Amino acid sequence: MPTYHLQNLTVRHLTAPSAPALQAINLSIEPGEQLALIGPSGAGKTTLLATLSLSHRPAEGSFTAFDTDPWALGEAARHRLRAQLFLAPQTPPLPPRQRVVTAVLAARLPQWSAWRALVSLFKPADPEAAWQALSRFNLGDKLYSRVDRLSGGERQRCGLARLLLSPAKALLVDEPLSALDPALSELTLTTLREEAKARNATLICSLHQVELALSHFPRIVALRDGRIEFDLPREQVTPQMIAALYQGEQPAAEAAQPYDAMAVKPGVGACL
Ligand SMILES: Nc1ncnc2c1ncn2[C@@H]1O[C@H](COP(=O)(O)OP(=O)(O)OP(=O)(O)O)[C@@H](O)[C@H]1O
Repeated sequence: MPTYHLQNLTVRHLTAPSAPALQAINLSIEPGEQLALIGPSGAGKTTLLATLSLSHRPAEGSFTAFDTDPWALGEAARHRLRAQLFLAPQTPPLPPRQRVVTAVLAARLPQWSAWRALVSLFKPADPEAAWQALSRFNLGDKLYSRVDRLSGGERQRCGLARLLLSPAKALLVDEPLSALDPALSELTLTTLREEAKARNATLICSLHQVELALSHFPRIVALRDGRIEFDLPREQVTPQMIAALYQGEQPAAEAAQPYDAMAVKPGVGACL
């Protein structure tokens, strides 16, 4: 049973219905797969992640998550299905006045009774679990800080710590490195991959850093103008493909050989 199966999918934003944000998308993703979404700004990466997290209803085509058409379900059943998916947006919507511990533990809200959730607002239910999740992103010392005292990168990692506490089987991560330095970028991708592997969850991560995408992810899905430009194992991705993908956006890549992913030196912020 694939985690996702998309056939000929079109997605439109309500505010721009005449220009589809995604068109003719065909994608099948198996449990435990780890893939990177790449492509220039406006290519449709965020829209695809939002569609996979059931935030956007496709306009055309077929879409299943865990072998189920979510949009054929009632609201309550779709909500239960959503609990198996976790979207970490680029800017996590964390309440500014909340303590980090409370914000991180909010990932467990769907599993808790209303009473337990309410009590946890005043006395965090499991601070040890929150601390462990934060520590994996080098953020254990911020457990009791207020969210609005965190830097952009700390806030981003706080959002990812939530992901570690959610029970989701599909981890959807939108540009997790935009506010991180090179060492933290490596740590973040390694942690996400280890977590996905440990729970056999599917990991789908959009990245602007092509080199990091190639060095960390076995499958690369490239989007441009709302369409899939290529969907390949990283060993088959060539610099020419990357240059064509970013044509008009980025300087062309020089080398002519396919990437040897293991030889690629990670470089943050360095889109090819
Ligand atoms: N809320 C919205 N309303 C209307 N159009 C939107 C909306 N959000 C995105 N779009 C459009 O949909 C297309 C895809 O945008 P999307 O944000 O998915 O791209 P992206 O690849 O994630 O870009 P970036 O790398 O800059 O984050 C773009 O043409 C964008 O202008």
